[in-house]
Amino acid sequence: MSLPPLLTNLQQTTSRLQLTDLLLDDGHGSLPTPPPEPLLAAREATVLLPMPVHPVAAEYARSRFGKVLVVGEDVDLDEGLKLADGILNRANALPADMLVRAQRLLAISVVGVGYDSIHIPTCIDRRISVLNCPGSNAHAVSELTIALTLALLRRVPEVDRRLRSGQLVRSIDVLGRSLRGKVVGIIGMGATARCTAEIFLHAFSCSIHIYSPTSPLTRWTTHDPSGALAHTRHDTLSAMLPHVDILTLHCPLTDATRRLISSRELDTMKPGSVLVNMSRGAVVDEKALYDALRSSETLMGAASDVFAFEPVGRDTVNGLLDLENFIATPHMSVYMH
Ligand SMILES: O=CC(=O)O
Repeated sequence: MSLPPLLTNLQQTTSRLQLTDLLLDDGHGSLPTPPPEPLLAAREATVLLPMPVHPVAAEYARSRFGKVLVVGEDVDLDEGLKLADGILNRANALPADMLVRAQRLLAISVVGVGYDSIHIPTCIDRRISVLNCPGSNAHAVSELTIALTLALLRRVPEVDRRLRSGQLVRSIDVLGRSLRGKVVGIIGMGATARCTAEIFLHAFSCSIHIYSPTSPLTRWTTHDPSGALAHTRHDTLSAMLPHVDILTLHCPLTDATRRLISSRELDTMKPGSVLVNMSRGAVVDEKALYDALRSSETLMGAASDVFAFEPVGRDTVNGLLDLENFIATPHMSVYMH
């Protein structure tokens, strides 16, 4: 029986938790060569899930590990950290003080891609393996990117809100912009960036421009099995930004990308352009974004699935939720049926 799409990254994650090889070298140095044998067989491992997951996903994890403990259902966090041999983590914060309490911990496997919420230097000191699943949610994230781009360009949430509040809205008052043939700037060169680029290129005849401060690739290979993907790669963000109608963010959060988009960058964007952030909230200066959206001199609108403080709420987003030309979603891009 094939697993529902919701579970594919969990499946990938659980099978990787049996491995001890370390995939992570984040500039902090890498772990010593791992031993050839798994440190612990999955069937003997106690695995902690820091937050409740879909019941089918929990069941799947239970079929793979000796014991699965869900925080809030089976244990509290303190107890769970003491017992865990492994953690299946989504984006939960695992700071140093939490990791040192997890004395048995051998591996953290990220159910997804980004591992910025985990304190990597402590993992290196404590020889805890950290693994992620690159590409596991590329389709899910790229589909929401397209949905948010179209919603911004055609002003869908704004019009819907006006109608619900009883206003008479004439189509001539809410003219949107077409996506077809536009210039798309993508920050990032990973699987999600590529998948998103393919849809913009093949479905909407957009031209694709790329900038990545973190990727070792110089350009996407034309030998990729999914076919050639015509694109222009820029060496600097400032060379790309003035050309783009749509800017989408798919890079990891690192020292090189924190606040990559701030007022200086936003000021150089084209009038009428839109920004979609699917990477991490801290890649964009939210206050600068608020100012740019209020002035409307450059950006027509922006959407974000990720925020500097999550879970997202009215008090945590520097006023963004008060703006008509801003769309928020609650870090939901990675899951769909
Ligand atoms: O945000 C989701 C992920 O990094 O997988």
